Amino acid sequence: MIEISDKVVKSIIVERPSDSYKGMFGRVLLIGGSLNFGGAIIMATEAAVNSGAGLTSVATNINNLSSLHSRIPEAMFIDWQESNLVKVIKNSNIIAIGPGLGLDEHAQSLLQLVKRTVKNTQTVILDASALDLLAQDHTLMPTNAETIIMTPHQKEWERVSQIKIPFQEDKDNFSVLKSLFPDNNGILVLKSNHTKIYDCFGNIYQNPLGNPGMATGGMGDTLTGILAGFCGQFSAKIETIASAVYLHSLAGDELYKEHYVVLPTQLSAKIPQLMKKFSLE
Ligand SMILES: NC(=O)C1=CN([C@@H]2O[C@H](COP(=O)(O)OP(=O)(O)OC[C@H]3O[C@@H](n4cnc5c(N)ncnc54)[C@H](O)[C@@H]3O)[C@@H](O)[C@H]2O)[C@@H](O)CC1
Ligand SMILES: Nc1ncnc2c1ncn2[C@@H]1O[C@H](COP(=O)(O)OP(=O)(O)O)[C@@H](O)[C@H]1O
Ligand SMILES: [Mg+2]
Repeated sequence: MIEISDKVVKSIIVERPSDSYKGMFGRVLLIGGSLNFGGAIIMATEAAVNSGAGLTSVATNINNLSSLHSRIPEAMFIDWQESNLVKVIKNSNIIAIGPGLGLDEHAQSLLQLVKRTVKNTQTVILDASALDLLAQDHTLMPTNAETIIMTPHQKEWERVSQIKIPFQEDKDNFSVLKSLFPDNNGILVLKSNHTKIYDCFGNIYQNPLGNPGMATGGMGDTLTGILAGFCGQFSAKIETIASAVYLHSLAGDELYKEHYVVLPTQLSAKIPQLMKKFSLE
C-alpha cells in the first residue's frame, strides 16, 4: 500500500506550456442533476472547472439551466432529453455520470447511452446514482471505455459489491474489481475518512488527509468534478486519481483549520491556488 504524499501530486501537476490552449486540457462531460438534486451536478461542475478542465459540458435537467449558468458561466449546457447528447458524449474525453442523477427510467437510459457510446479512448467516472443503478444491474457497466473510475462511498460500495460494511479485506475488493472488469480497466476510489484507491493489478493508494468537517453533502460530488478535471488534463492513471483525492482533502484540511464545517463550494474555490503551488514545486 502506498500512502499518497506531496511527491505524487508534484509529479502530476506541472506548469502549463506557454502555447497552451483549452483543447489540451480535456473535454469533460458531466451527466446528472435531476429535479431534486440539481446542486450535486452544479458542485461537480464547479469543481471540474476549478480543477482545470479545458472545456466543461453538463447534461442535466432543463430546470438547472439558469442556476448552472448563473453559478458557472464557464460550463456549457445540454438538455439531457436531447438526442444530440450522443454527439457530445462521442466528443468528450472524460464522461462523469451520477451526481444527482437519480434512479428513474431516464437515469437508467442515460447510463445505458453512455455504455453504448463510449470507446476505448475515453474515461468514464461513475459516482452516486450511477453506482446505485449499477448495483441493480451490473450489465450497465461501460466496460468499453479505456478507464472506468468508480467513486463509491461506503454504502454505495456495499450495494455494488455485496460486501458488508465495514470492509476489512482488501482482497475482497480486488476480487469484485476483477469480476466487474475482465479487461483490468477499472479503478475503485473507495471513499471514507481514509479513502483507498484500488486498481485491477493489486495496487492500493491510501489518502492520509481529510477531516470530519468534510462530512457535508456535495463533498463527493466535488471530488468527482476534481477527478474529471484532473483526468482531462493529466492522463487518467492511478497517480492522477490519487493526486485528485489528496488535493481534495488537502483543500478541506486547510479550510478546517479555521472553519468548523467545510463547504464543498469553498473547497472548490481553493483548488486553483493549490494546483499553482504544486506546479511550482
Ligand atoms: N445538493 C445535492 O443535490 C446533493 C445530492 N446528492 C445526491 O443524492 C443522491 C443520493 O446520494 P446519497 O449519498 O445522499 O444517498 P445514499 O442513500 O446513496 O447514501 C446515504 C446512505 O448511506 C449510508 N452510509 C453508510 N456509510 C456511509 C458513509 N461512509 N458515507 C455516506 N453514507 C454512508 C447513510 O447512512 C445513508 O443511509 C445521489 O444522486 C447524490 O449525488 C448528494 O450528493 C448530496 C448533495
Ligand atoms: N470524516 C471524514 N474524514 C475525511 N473525509 C471525509 C469525511 N467525511 C466525508 N469525507 C469525504 O467527503 C466525501 C463524501 O463523499 P459522498 O458521501 O459521496 O458525498 P456527497 O454524495 O454528499 O457529495 C468523500 O470524498 C469522503 O472521503
Ligand atoms: Mg456521493
